Amino acid sequence: MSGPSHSAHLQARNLSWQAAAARIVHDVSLHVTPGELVGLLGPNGSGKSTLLRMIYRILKPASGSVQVNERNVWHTSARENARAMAVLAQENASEFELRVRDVVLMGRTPHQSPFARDGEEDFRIVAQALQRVDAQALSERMFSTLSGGEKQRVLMARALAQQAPLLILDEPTNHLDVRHQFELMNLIRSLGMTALAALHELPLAAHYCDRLYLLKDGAVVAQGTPAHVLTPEIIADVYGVRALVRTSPRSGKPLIEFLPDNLL
Ligand SMILES: Nc1ncnc2c1ncn2[C@@H]1O[C@H](COP(=O)(O)OP(=O)(O)OP(=O)(O)O)[C@@H](O)[C@H]1O
Repeated sequence: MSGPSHSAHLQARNLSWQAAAARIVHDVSLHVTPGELVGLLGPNGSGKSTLLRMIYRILKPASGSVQVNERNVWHTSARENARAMAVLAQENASEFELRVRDVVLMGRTPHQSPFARDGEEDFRIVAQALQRVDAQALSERMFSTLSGGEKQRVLMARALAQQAPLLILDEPTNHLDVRHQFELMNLIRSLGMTALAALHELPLAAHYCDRLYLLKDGAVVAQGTPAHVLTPEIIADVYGVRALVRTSPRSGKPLIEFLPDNLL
C-alpha cells in the first residue's frame, strides 16, 4: 500500500450539540496536527461519540465548525470527505452479509469513479490492509460469522484501505485482546497517521497518545500531554476512581495503578 499522505490537520471549534433540553456536547474545541495521535477520554456518556460523530460528518453540530486542512467538512461532499478522513465507528453495521475482502474493498469506494470495477490496485491494497491487521486468513469468511475482535480488525483494515490522511477512531480497541490492542496502537503509530481516537483504557492512552482531551458532561475538563492530564486528582474527579500514577523508568510515560477496592 503506498502510504497515505500524512498532511492532515483537524481543527474543531466550539462544537455543541443537544438533545431536547439536555446539552450533550458543550463548546468543545480541539485540534490534531499532522502525524499526531490524540486521545479523547471521558467516562461513559460524557459525549465522546457525539463529538466524534460531528467531526466525521454524521451529526450536524448545533454550533461550531470542523475543518480538515482548512476545509469545512460540512461544506464538502461526502465522497471528498471520505478521501480526507477514514472512520472506525462504534455503530458499524456488524451484520454485513459480505465476505471480509468485500467489506474491506468498501474502503476503496471514494477512490473509484461511480461505475468503475475494482482494479488490481484495489485488490492489492485490500490484501495489504488485511495483512496489517493480522486478518489475511479471514479474507474469504463471511463478515457476520467473525468474532467481535475479528470484526473490529477487519473494519480497521477497511479504514486503512481508504488511504485517507486522517483517521477517526471510536474505541478502536473495543473487543480486542491485549495483544491485538497493542498491535493496533503500534500500527497507528508506525503508519505515522494523523489520528483522533476515543479510548477507554487510560494506560493505553498514556502510553501511545501525544496529547489527550478529557471530557466530562460534554465539556473538556483537561487537555495536554498524558502526564499533564492523567494525574490521580483528575482521574479521581472525572472517573471517581482512586489511582496511583508514577513515571515509567523505561518509557518516561505515566504508569497508572488503579485502586478498585477504594472507589470514591
Ligand atoms: N440522540 C440522542 N438523544 C438523546 N440523548 C442522546 C442522544 N445521543 C446521545 N445521547 C446521550 O448523550 C450522552 C453522550 O453520549 P455519547 O455516546 O456521546 O457518550 P460516550 O462518551 O461516547 O459514551 P460511552 O463511553 O458510553 O460510549 C449520553 O448520555 C447519551 O445517552
